[in-house]
Amino acid sequence: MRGLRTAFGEHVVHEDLDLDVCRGEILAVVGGSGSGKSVLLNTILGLKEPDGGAIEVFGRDLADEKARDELERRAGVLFQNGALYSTLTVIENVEAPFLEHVRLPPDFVRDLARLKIGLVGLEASAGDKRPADLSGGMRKRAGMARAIALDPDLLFLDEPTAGLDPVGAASFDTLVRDLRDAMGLTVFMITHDLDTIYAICDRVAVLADRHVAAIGPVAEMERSDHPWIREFFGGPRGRAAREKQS
Ligand SMILES: Nc1ncnc2c1ncn2[C@@H]1O[C@H](COP(=O)(O)OP(=O)(O)OP(=O)(O)O)[C@@H](O)[C@H]1O
Repeated sequence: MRGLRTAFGEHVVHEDLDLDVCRGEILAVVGGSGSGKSVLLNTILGLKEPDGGAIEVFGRDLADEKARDELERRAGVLFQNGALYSTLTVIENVEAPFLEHVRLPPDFVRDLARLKIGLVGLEASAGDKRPADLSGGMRKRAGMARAIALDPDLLFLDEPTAGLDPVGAASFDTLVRDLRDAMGLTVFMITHDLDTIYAICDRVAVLADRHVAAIGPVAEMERSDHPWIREFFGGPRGRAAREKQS
């Protein structure tokens, strides 16, 4: 992203925002409430038009329709609530991207969907259940199976551990890292979760003052003198997360 500007009428959310995401990394995007994390994600995904600047993905400018099509094909998204179709079973949810984007025989699609359900650590029997019949953690995994259905290069995660208990959150972190390693994913993750940041993120981008106020490994954030960054990483939760990892 270069010089990105987004606004709602007079209200400017991002101004002169530059951000690079490196291939293969897990990048955490953090920032206070209202700092524009969701608007940034929605802008990258094409759900909101930028008001200025440029976003390039896979070497193409997203202003180009072909680039948007390519992003849709090569990126998976896990929204905060999982965004699963409630009337479909889990396996039907995982099959949905195949039906939308590729033409393959139904039996083959089913086999691929089963494979993805296994990859995210769900029992095969979960495939026949509807989202409402799963626990929160299982629903996130089902959403993840759908997000990786088409073997994406880029994975967007919106608060993946929100609403999970600490054990469930830690095992979801491990899943994200294992999938990144196994599938060579690049992960763009909005999160507030300091445990996740310390456990699996390669770099952190801090949204503040309408732009990326700092970006780098978590150790660099600990040395920052930006007030919000100091409070976030230097507070009791930050210290506890750091101690857990050491
Ligand atoms: N559809 C909209 N219309 C008008 N303003 C909006 C709209 N969506 C977001 N905003 C504003 O844009 C700013 C950034 O919102 P955003 O949801 O991206 O913040 P966030 O960093 O994701 O916050 P949180 O951590 O609380 O989810 C906020 O001031 C919000 O009020």
